[in-house]
Amino acid sequence: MTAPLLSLRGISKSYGQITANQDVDLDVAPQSIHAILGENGAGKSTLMKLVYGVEQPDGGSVVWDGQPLSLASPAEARRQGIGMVFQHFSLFETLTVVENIQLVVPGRKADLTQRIRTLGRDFGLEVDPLAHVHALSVGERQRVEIIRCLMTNPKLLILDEPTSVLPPQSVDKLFDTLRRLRDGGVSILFISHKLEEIRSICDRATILRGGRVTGHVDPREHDAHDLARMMIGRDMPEPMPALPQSSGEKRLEIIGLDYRSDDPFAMPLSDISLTVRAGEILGIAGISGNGQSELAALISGETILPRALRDRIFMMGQDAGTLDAAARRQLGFAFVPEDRLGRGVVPEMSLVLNSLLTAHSLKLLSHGLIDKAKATAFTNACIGQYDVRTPGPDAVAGSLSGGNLQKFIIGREIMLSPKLLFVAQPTWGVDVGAASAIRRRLITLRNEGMAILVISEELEELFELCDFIQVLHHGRLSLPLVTRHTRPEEIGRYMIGAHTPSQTADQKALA
Ligand SMILES: Nc1ncnc2c1ncn2[C@@H]1O[C@H](COP(=O)(O)OP(=O)(O)OP(=O)(O)O)[C@@H](O)[C@H]1O
Repeated sequence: MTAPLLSLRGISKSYGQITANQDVDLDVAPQSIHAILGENGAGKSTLMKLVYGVEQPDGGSVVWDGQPLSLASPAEARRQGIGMVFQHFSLFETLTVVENIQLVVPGRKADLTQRIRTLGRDFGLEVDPLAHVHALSVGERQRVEIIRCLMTNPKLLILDEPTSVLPPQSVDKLFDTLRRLRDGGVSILFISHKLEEIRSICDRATILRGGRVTGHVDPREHDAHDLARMMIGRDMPEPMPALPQSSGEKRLEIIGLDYRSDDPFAMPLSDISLTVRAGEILGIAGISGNGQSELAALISGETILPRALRDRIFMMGQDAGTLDAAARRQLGFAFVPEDRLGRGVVPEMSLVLNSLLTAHSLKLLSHGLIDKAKATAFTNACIGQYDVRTPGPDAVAGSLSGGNLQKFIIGREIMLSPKLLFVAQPTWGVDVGAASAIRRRLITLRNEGMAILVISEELEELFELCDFIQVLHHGRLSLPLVTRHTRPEEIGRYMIGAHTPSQTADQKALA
């Protein structure tokens, strides 16, 4: 066997009482695509941060290209030939592609422009070096991030859940790029929760559970069920069947809404109409950046419509567009935002206090004071029912892994028993076991009569969950499509704007 490019031996890292990585061994071969698999909180991100010099291990050793290595910072990692693309991009929207790259890579603008074009051609990463970042799609922004990494000539590229932001068409293109990079001599460490993707692109996989390595396998020799079992230590539950429902009352109705915010980079919304009834799940598909966050803000009450735009948004039969978020919640509305740390919780506060943010209406306050016992009981129930892995209700929200925080927020909102639940990206960053539990829960609630609106970029998820799907593209919403009569490719065409509105059949009326 050829000598590994990167070798970790006995790596450990703790945060206070929490052991994020324990005694981890990992060998990454030259020219390989190596997956890191594991449940939420298994320690994947921590391990990558150690390899990229963001954090330092408490114990263990690292050998890089045959030499012992200890990294004090990401800048040092980059100098050694280790690059990382994070899930959340770090580009300046008002600058051009080449200006963004110039912030990190030294060189004259004309030379860098030429290099960007050459790299683009060689690796299938085409992007206009002179375009402004705000005008680029998410896929193009990701290409800019990858190009920026490649310009430092890395031997190892770390990608943290790179496909979670991409539409299906762009995933294939990214994989093509990754294969070319591997064939060109770069090794890739690839974090993903999508087992089929891992099987299609990775040569090796290391599985973590509870901070420890539970196996090194060739993912092509195992099916997705096998991999899931290794990750979560048990079999995956079957999907929940959606029972046929007679159409219930309208809980959310948006009628012909046009809206343009003051923000010059926001997507203007045109002629948005949708209806969500009791006992129904409506999904909104689309590539992010097509108006999802603007629409979500209008529904949640973060953006309040001016009085001139009355009678456009109705909740539980009442004109709600001019109401603030708290007044909408009083009507029986609950909301799980996409931005977990920014809007879902206050990261510095404990889970108990974060429960109070939205669940105070469940009599968790008495005479203006927090009823600590009740608030703690509520938080404990949420932790137990939604399998939130945390030392306890007093842990600060920011210390939870991404997926565990998502489980906590979804649990908190569902426990309010709303009449209308709006969830943006329900299983973003959530591992397969927990994602299937969340989906089963949403379908049970629908069967019990809740009206649910879901925004998701994951087509598979929308197909599993939704009765109807509408596609948001460039601020316009397609008419509703009946999920069981629709093929994913059809939705994919709407997502990239290849369907004109006149081709849209109002299937919901026919259903
Ligand atoms: N800065 C921190 N302070 C305290 N605990 C932390 C910190 N960072 C991570 N942890 C804990 O370490 C454990 C591993 O977290 P990590 O983010 O590495 O998991 P992960 O496998 O990447 O999870 P996910 O798939 O949910 O992103 C978790 O229990 C998490 O709560």
